[in-house]
Amino acid sequence: MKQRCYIMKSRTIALAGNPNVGKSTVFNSLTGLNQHTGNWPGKTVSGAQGAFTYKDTRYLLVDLPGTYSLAATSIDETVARDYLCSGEADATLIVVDGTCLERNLNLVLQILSITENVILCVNLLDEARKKKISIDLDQLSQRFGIPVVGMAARARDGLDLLLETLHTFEYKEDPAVKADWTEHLRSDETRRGILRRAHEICTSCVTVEKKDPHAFDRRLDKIVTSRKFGFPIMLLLLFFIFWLTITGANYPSQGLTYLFAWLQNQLEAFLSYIHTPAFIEAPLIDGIYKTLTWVISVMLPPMAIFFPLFTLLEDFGYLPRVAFNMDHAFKKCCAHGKQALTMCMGFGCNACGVTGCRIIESPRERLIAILTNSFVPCNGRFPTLIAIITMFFAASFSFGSGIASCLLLTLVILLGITATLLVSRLLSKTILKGLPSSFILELPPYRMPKIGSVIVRSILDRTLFVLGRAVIIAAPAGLLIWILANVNCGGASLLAHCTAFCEPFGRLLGVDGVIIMAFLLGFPANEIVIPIMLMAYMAQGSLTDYDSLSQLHQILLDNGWTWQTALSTMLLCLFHFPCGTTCLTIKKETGSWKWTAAAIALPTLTGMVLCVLLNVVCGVVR
Ligand SMILES: Nc1nc2c(ncn2[C@@H]2O[C@H](COP(=O)(O)OP(=O)(O)OP(=O)(O)O)[C@@H](O)[C@H]2O)c(=O)[nH]1
Ligand SMILES: [Mg+2]
Repeated sequence: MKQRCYIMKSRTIALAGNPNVGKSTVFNSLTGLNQHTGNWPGKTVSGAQGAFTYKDTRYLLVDLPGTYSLAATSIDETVARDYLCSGEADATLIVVDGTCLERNLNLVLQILSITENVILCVNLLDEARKKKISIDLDQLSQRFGIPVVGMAARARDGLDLLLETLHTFEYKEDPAVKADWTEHLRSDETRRGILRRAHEICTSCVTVEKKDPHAFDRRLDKIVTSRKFGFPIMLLLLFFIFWLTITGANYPSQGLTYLFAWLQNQLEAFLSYIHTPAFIEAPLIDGIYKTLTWVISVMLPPMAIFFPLFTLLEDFGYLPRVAFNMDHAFKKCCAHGKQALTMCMGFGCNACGVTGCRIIESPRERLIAILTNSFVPCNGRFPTLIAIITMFFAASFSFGSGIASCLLLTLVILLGITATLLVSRLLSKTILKGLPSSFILELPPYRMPKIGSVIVRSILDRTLFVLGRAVIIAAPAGLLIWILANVNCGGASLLAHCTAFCEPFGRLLGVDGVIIMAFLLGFPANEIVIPIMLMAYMAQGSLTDYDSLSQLHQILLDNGWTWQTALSTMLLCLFHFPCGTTCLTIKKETGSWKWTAAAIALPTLTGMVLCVLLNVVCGVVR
């Protein structure tokens, strides 16, 4: 039998360029993957790989962190530089920003001095058109002697041409470049020569019709980053996001609770219909099912609202403005201004925030940023805070309850930020002494986010990812609690023994043994803290069932919760050891168990001290 044999060619393409020019967006459009994108420089900090096939060739695409120059020094930029110099890629696809071509050409000229295998992708042409900037792509191609493709990657414009260009490109043999070669780029003469050439090329290829195409951004920045309005605008935005999250999450939360209660009845009926023995039904329903459904009904609604809002702000370009406004405060604490950016990333996920610290060049300041990242609550802790606030504070105010709870949540976040600053200062005055280094943070242009794709992306990427993680951990945790509650030893359940063991310590902090145990068991994922608490209380037999948030509130009240318990639990939620994933990331980034232990001890001690203080103050007032 005759057989046809196709041999597929394979090519490795490096995706390089300045930060925030759309490299990851091009990467996603080509590979169909979901590499994180965001409107600020430094979103990608380590190389990501993805593959796709076009015609007879399989391409391996390497999305590199953004870099301004091959002579750069920060960790993320070094990743890009080392890869480009290694000669591993068959070609480099350089993505440049069509709205500020001249500055981007600096890197293009540097890369061209080490390899001929370059394809230039002029991205963001849609924005350039809006700003009345036109670029003669043919002439640009002639001047450099390389193929040039115009693109608007977010709308996938120009993708076909890019694919065809990759296909027809003449790949030549490329030698690796010696490491000391970058010294040559650092010389003043080379730098001046490159700048001159970039300017000269742009003068002949770029036409700008508007006098100042960036006037709108500048005007908006004058307000958003001003001394007078910068902070109030930040606070108002924070407040507004919380208000939408808390008030919006209430109804779907209740709806889900009713739905799951109804489903539980159906499930129980079915299990008894098929004569399931009690020793299987009880752990299945009271252990796994209840914990899982609590996680979903308590966590899903706030996350599905908070994440898209946060991503909208990120894509609009507001996060670097926050870093700009906070720079002064961080400098005062002898920390790095970019720490404000990594702190903002921590609001999404502390593990991402810790990895994001790679954008900070100085090792001392990077370590401070890593050690203090979990002082702001991540998405796993937000729902816990929101649930406690909704149950204890929103429900108690008849008028303006939403406003009061948002104010409280804003205060909690401000407390987290203040603690970040104070602990950073403490560290830089003690074990991590040093002066703050100066830095340049590029304020990206404001970009209108694509609302539809932001919502889909943040729900799929973040909400479902976090929820999935919580659910995977919640099921075994629920089962464990059920077993602890139902296995008796010495006249009391194992759960009662555990909580009794934690009780004295809990009392010292103004909480109880169950709360302490819930935080300990929540180490793999913070999301499950509240469900574990409720599960433990119910297993102890105080209440049999619930079908609304106010009944959950009742469960807590019946177990001795007061306003003080709620406040202390919120403090502990804000300040305690980072979750398992974050701890592993800290170990990976610092390479040291000692610093990982410090990152665990710092927030935990802070939380304990604050809780003891609150306990003492409340005791005196009483
Ligand atoms: N309007 C418009 N926006 C785009 C386009 N391409 C990318 N963006 C947006 O530009 C921002 C930056 O995109 P990324 O793909 O994260 O940029 P990057 O070059 O990977 O950035 P770093 O990883 O920080 O170096 C995101 O908000 C994108 O949605 C485009 O063609 N048009
Ligand atoms: Mg990127």
